[in-house]
Amino acid sequence: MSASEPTDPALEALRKQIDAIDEQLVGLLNRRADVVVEVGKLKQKSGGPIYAPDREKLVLDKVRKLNHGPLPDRCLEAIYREVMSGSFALEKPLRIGYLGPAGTFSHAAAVRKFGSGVEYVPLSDIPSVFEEVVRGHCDYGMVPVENSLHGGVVDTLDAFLASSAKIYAEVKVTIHHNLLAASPWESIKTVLSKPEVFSQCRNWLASTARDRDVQPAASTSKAAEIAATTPGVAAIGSTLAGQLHGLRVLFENIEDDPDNQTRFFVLSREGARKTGDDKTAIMFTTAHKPGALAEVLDVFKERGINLTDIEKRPSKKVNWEYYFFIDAEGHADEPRMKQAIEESRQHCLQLTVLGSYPRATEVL
Ligand SMILES: O=C(O)C(=O)C[C@]1(C(=O)O)C=C[C@H](O)C=C1
Repeated sequence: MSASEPTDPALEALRKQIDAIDEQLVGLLNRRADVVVEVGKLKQKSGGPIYAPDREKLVLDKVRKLNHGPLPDRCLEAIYREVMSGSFALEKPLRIGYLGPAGTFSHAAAVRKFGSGVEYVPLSDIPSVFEEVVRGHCDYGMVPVENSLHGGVVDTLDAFLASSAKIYAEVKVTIHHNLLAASPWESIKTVLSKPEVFSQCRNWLASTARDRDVQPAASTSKAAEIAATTPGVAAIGSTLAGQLHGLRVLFENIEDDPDNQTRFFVLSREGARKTGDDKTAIMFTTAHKPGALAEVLDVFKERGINLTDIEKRPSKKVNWEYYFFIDAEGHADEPRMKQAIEESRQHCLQLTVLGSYPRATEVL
């Protein structure tokens, strides 16, 4: 329809209604923002945390309860995430460190969690994310902890051994891989990505990219950067990496398992408050005697505390000595969990509570 053509009067009338509602929405959002500014002033005085995962969870739960459609919960949640991102910008600009370079899945997870009202800081490796949070150069950090197909991320588990950073929130993200390129598929001779990504896209590579040269890159972002500047090269990576490097998505969602998820931790210098639906991460080494691990696990079993994850890593100090990581349902401030932690200490050489955090209820 050209600009000069008359619009359908029915459409015109509906758009007038939308304009009137938008006027109210903008007014209401700014009334909310005025209150947030006051919250920010209180927090500046009290030194309270700007990002409050307990309150975020309550706000999102409330929004879901209030929603009777037709908007899907998922859309309203995304809108509210961005509203709360605006709150950060009004209360205090936040710096979020993540495992870079720009366009990694850690970056994408951070953007989905914290929205467009904060500053993102790419860091060269996982220990640097811990370090920058502890030093206060970043307010929060985003690190991958576990993939549904590949298990624990060892660099993150190992970083806890040497850091005082606390787990503050968890984020679950569906990992979609895409073939990104600056030129058409017919001209592509080489496909670049991280080796782990190739193993997550085996079927697509075998069927569609059979005659292409598959080469490893340091990261999906690096692959996208090279694809943007080298004719005949495509990259497998996130849509965010494609956007950042001006690439087109030639093939979408090429992963073997469409439900491939990665769990990330938000790191902080302090602990998160109780919401009633929390998890607690604990790291420990047991005494070198038979049944020591079973004794710790029994402490949780006897109290009816469910464990959602267990991982082990070599202590790197003594051969065959391990650090165990468990995620237990509940908050470390709850009496049942407090008792379980204290009793577990008796069976451990060392035990550290890495943090209690609200359970992630949505996959972003
Ligand atoms: O209630 C707070 O503590 C706020 O900072 C406000 C607010 C919001 O916009 O609702 C902003 C950010 C959050 O982390 C949680 C809530």
